[in-house]
Amino acid sequence: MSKQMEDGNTHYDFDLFVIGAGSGGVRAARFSANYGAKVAVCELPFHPISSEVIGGVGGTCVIRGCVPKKILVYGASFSSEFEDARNYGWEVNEKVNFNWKKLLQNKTNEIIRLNGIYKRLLSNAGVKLFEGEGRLVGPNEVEVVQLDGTKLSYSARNIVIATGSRAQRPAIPGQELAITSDEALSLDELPKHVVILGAGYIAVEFASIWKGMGSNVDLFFRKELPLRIWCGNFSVGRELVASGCLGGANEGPMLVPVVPHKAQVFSFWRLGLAVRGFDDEMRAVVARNLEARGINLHPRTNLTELTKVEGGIKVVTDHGEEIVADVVLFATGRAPNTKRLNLEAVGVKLDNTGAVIVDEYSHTNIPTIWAIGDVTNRMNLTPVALMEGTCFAKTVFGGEPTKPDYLNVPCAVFCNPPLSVVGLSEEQAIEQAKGDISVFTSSFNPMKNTISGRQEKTVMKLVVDGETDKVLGASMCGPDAPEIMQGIAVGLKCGATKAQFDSTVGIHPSAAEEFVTMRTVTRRVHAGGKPKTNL
Ligand SMILES: Cc1cc2nc3c(=O)[nH]c(=O)nc-3n(C[C@H](O)[C@H](O)[C@H](O)COP(=O)(O)OP(=O)(O)OC[C@H]3O[C@@H](n4cnc5c(N)ncnc54)[C@H](O)[C@@H]3O)c2cc1C
Ligand SMILES: NC(=O)c1ccc[n+]([C@@H]2O[C@H](COP(=O)([O-])OP(=O)(O)OC[C@H]3O[C@@H](n4cnc5c(N)ncnc54)[C@H](O)[C@@H]3O)[C@@H](O)[C@H]2O)c1
Repeated sequence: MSKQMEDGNTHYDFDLFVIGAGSGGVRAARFSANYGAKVAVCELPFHPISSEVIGGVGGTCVIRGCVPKKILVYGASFSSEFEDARNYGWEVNEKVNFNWKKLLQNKTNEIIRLNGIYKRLLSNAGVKLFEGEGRLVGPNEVEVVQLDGTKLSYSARNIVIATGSRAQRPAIPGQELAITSDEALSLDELPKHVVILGAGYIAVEFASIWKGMGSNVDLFFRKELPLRIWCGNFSVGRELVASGCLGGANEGPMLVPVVPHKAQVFSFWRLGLAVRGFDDEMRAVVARNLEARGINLHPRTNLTELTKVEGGIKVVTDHGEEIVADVVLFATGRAPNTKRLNLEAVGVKLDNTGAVIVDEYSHTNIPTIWAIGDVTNRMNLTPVALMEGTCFAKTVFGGEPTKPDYLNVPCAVFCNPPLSVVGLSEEQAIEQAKGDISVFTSSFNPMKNTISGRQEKTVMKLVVDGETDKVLGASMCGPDAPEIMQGIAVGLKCGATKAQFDSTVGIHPSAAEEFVTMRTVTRRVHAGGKPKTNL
């Protein structure tokens, strides 16, 4: 091993070695190199067609979930466009066919193109890319195991763990017959009948994708409504301060035990972090829309067994129901990818979910080791991993210590129609408020639906602090919700008041203008009160 970089009396091969070239890892590597650091990153060999790590093809795996998923979302959205187009005068006389293989091929080509761009960005920044599985050997040493088994060893002044997360499977008999989102992105055939277990982001998004493409979809989940209010796992300093689901969360114990301990949750709030949950009201809207679009919802139902039968996979539910499907998707959460990194040998601390515990600067308990993205199980979204990578580079190589800011991070569930939110949910606002909360809601038939005849209301909601008039949270379920919410997020980030929303001139005619024209308060809720619904 050569040691070239100088650090006191020690020389290192690199200033920074990043394990994992996903969203967070690529950002940390590239930005650190732009600050003048000598950087290397290692990534598992990747097969862009299967989206799985099978080796042989090579290349970085920087686009694992979001982009291929969104391409399928676009693909599925055309079916309702065709339906809606009829009352706009389009006469579709011939049968419209959907070619799954063509979409899959085009999606793969796009992923290959994007991977090429990311690779070029890295090499243009001077980052050395290694292909192989990385693991820690010491606080300043990384080993890369290549496809043929040969091992490379490098020293680095700093190491970033950015290995992401992997899908979890519930331990039920026949679980190996089910697929996860990894395979769902690249199935050889479009399934005729799919059973999905779970009701988080992935379950709800894939239910919409497959339904849009013409499959029969059954969605099974444990609680009353899809999606969760709030769930997370928060480390502050080096201590885990809160873990689990907050106040009446719908899903019960998941990967982490439920600890709805107010003192812990409030210490988390005091430190300025905020994780957005989904209001019960908006979850009910999503359930209603999924059902209206033809997805069979099975609330309060779990799967107990899968067996291979002629014609597919038989699933048995805890109500004794039996369904045969050709594909069963487990969308039951993801766990941090820490098992094969040899972290114990170095003493990097993990929490009870296997996530790397970090402080507000993404620093682990080992001075030379940092961790960003899903592997820390903070807020598992691509833009958050990017933010954490950027802050790491600024802190360590830019001479500007910078904490990621988790306040008002917007997010979207790309079901059809999509749900998008920013800031606090009504439930969270009530938990935090000192005084009253004013809730403004609007439920309307979007203009496009009036002609197309589609019976599907767009729902919008603003949660406002009664004392300061600050808008604390916004939600929307309806066409273009994510596109609209990004702009609303800027408003919340700037601390906009309801009066400022009201004084903003709308764009007419648009659905978005409703956010600046909701004048009549729907309800006032006292601090510690109960959220309600009028929808
Ligand atoms: C199906 C799906 C859809 C999603 N859709 C969205 C979305 O629409 N919007 C959104 O914001 N988020 C979405 N997410 C979440 C998002 O993908 C993650 O939050 C984000 O990718 C986290 O970035 P990361 O860098 O931590 O991990 P990743 O992007 O997963 O990158 C980790 C990388 O580390 C590599 N790796 C693992 N172990 C090793 C090792 N030992 N050595 C070398 N390399 C290793 C992996 O191969 C991988 O490339 C989605 C996730 C999934 C699964
Ligand atoms: N649009 C987006 O931004 C987007 C899209 C996809 C994924 N993601 C990220 O990826 C993460 C993982 O997605 P996900 O949908 O797998 O997880 P999730 O945590 O959002 O949902 C998991 C679902 O599985 C259920 N579940 C868990 N264990 C179960 C069990 N043993 N039996 C039955 N049901 C069980 C839960 O109750 C929940 O409904 C998300 O939390 C999110 O951070 C984001």
